[in-house]
Amino acid sequence: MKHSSKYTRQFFPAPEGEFQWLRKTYIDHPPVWCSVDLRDGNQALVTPMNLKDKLTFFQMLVQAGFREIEIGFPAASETEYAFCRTLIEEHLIPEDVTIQVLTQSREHIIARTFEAIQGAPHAIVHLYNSTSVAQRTQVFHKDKPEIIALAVEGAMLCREYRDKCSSDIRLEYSPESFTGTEMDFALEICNAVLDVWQQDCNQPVIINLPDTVSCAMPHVYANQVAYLSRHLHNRERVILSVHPHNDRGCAVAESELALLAGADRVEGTLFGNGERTGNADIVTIALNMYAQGVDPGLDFHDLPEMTRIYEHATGMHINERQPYSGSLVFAAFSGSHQDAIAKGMKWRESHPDSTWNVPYLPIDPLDIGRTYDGDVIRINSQSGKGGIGYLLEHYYGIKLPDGMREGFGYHVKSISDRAHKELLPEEVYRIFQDTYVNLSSPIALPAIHYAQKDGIDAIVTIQSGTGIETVAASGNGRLDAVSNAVRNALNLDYTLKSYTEHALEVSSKSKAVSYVSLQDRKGQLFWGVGIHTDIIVSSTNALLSAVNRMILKTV
Ligand SMILES: CC(=O)SCCNC(=O)CCNC(=O)[C@H](O)C(C)(C)COP(=O)(O)OP(=O)(O)OC[C@H]1O[C@@H](n2cnc3c(N)ncnc32)[C@H](O)[C@@H]1OP(=O)(O)O
Ligand SMILES: CC(C)C(=O)C(=O)O
Repeated sequence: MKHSSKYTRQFFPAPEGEFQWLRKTYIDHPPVWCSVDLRDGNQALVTPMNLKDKLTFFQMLVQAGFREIEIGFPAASETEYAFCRTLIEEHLIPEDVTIQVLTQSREHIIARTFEAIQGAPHAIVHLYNSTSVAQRTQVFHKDKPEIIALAVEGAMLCREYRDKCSSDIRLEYSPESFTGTEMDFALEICNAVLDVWQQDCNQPVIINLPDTVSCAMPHVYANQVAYLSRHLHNRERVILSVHPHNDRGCAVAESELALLAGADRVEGTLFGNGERTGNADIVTIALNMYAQGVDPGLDFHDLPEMTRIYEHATGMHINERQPYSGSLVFAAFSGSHQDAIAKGMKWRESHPDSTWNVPYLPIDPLDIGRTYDGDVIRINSQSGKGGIGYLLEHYYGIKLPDGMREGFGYHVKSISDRAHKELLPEEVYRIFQDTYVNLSSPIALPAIHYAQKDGIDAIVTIQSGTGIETVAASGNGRLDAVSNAVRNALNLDYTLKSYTEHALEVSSKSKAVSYVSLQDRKGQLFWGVGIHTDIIVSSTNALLSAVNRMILKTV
């Protein structure tokens, strides 16, 4: 790629740059949302949706709370037309939902569009024509007055057809490729259309400002919106809508800044599907608001199900990193993130009334149908003791003593590193079992008998590679007595450093889990774990595991 004079900045900043709106730091109320999934999203698919998929998608949008839905371009194809007719004839449009249809400024297309919406309780007819310098000169070969005439002719036709309709029809105009248009001209053409539509009708008109192909930074777009907002005729009777595309990866930012700058309405799609790099992702914009305590008026409580329907209907794949909806967006593989999340979750348990502020999780995954199981803490070679300990506790009720966590953490990491793969919770548990639990090799204790005198006497049968022997020893408790017997018989040099235990609920059977650490002469610690329904057996199993690990010199 060679830098050259082939490219330059081709946008038209608003002539006035007041930027008052930039003082605002958040959006305090939701806009009118309009989903254009079934039109802009659909027209960008390799295979546009069929009737059945469109119907399922429409119902999903209604359930999510969309009250304005651009259902297609009815003049484009039989499927588009049939979809519109099916919705109307089968009474599938709820009373409070308005369908929207797109048309070019060409009479036969406008006529077919109005024919398609006959009988709809409410509809928005959306007229567009291109206004940019590039389109005027290269595509339409028309000068500015001719482009205005095209818009006005279309506007007049739409008005005539609307007046003949018994349904409740509102009108929308888009100066397509708005951001490639000189701002004074964009304003002039919008006002020309408004003059036609506002003449003898008090109904609000939608002026939609598409960033058809994004070509500048988001604040430039927002200020263009602010400029038009200040100068449109009868602004109080205009619903100012935005429709950013994502060519520069800024469609969400453009929508948000445009809302600060005075826009009332956002056209976008679920997950940002749409032409080329897509439209503005409404899920992200809405959940960004939600995360700041503002009700977006849309409900994404089962986002995984929505992603499933979306992927099936569109044949598209939602990127793992897609905000809120991607499969990995709540996942923490790295140790310090996991540690902070695990501690944050614990903190939250003891502060249930606090607002959500868990490190690394912008919203509670549960709110949108995600789970803590599998979605949040995941284990690979980047993980740490905090996350690995959290996972064992969360899934298996194993509360590793602090001193044991680090060693086990490094052990799990290294296995993942060598295998070069993620480890699932059951794999981590298996490693835990294989490494620490009820180890009976090279030494086993097939029988232990106790007798109580001043302290405790233990008679221990010890099985090793060299045979079986029975030894007796006393101690100040059962574990101590068994430990003394084993240490003397095997001529080991260690001190019993720690012993802890807790109950372990495994299905309906309660078991005890015991953790023992032994310290050898050099100060090295060896951990062992015992799990058994009998707490004494659990503790001696833990001791035996630690002894075996010491003999094998595994930490
Ligand atoms: C930015 C956007 O997303 S805009 C929406 C784009 N969506 C779509 O195009 C999907 C649906 N479109 C279609 O199915 C077809 O294009 C149809 C049915 C609308 C029209 O089909 P056709 O007439 O066969 O073809 P086509 O779209 O190529 O027509 C191009 C002609 O329309 C003109 N035209 C394009 N847009 C408009 C418009 N908004 N208003 C008036 N004329 C227009 C072009 O200048 C060109 O004119 P020419 O014949 O004098 O050269
Ligand atoms: C028709 C308009 C609104 C459009 O889709 C665009 O410009 O992206």
